[in-house]
Amino acid sequence: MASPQPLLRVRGIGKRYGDRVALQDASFDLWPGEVLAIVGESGSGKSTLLNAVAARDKPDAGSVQFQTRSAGLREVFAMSEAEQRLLARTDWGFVHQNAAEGLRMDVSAGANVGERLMGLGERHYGRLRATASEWLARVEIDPARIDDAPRTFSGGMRQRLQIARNLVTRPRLVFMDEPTSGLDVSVQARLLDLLRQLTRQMQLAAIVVTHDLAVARLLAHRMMVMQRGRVVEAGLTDQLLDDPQHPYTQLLVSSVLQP
Ligand SMILES: Nc1ncnc2c1ncn2[C@@H]1O[C@H](COP(=O)(O)OP(=O)(O)OP(=O)(O)O)[C@@H](O)[C@H]1O
Repeated sequence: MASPQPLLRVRGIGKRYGDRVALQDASFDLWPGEVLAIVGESGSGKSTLLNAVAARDKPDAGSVQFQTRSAGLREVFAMSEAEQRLLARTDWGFVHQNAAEGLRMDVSAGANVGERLMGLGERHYGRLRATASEWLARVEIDPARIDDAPRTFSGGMRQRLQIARNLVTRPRLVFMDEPTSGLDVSVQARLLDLLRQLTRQMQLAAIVVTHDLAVARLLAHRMMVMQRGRVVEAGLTDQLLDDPQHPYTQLLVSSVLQP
């Protein structure tokens, strides 16, 4: 049966930095298991929107409501800091473009994965290690590397470890900021495949910021296009890319198609 209420309900959020309007009047719903891509050129407000919705940077206006497991739709900014932190560590995940921001680079890969489970109260060493090992395999890292620090990993491995660290608590919503940028093309393709597989298997809802329409095409059910802080077009990914309506989206799509 379709869920009667969205997982996330965003209404009219906006953000200024001094005189600069970084984000204006953004609204959308995200449904359980749905992947939404936010696309647009550099400076269009994608990260501002993601950080506002993920409660990392409070917007100046608007509302963000999340469907909590225990108390239904709740205004995220009305929660206490402790409640927001718990949400961020359990039911939400955040995958940074730069894996070093989302990992502890000097502790072992196993500890990086186990940490969120410990935050939920798991203390049994054997179970923590077994789960970490399972997750390493799941993100295609050799479990024999469990005691190695991510500092010794390649860029692609670090990003896969960051994903394992986020998903081990089985969150329902993951925010991703340019998760594949800055990696070699072949590494990107493998990572995208993995993300697509995991989001589907785990029925994970995700908001993915990307400047790359191919990433949106591969991962996202729906897309929002941003220009100068505003959402100029939104819709189903295939429809939007095959038949863009807004001149700016038409420009984005045609610039990718040009040789
Ligand atoms: N901390 C800040 N202080 C001042 N201005 C900011 C700050 N963060 C963002 N901005 C401005 O807000 C606007 C939106 O920036 P934002 O980073 O959200 O865009 P973006 O689409 O994510 O770009 P990019 O792809 O380059 O990260 C830009 O004009 C940017 O210069």
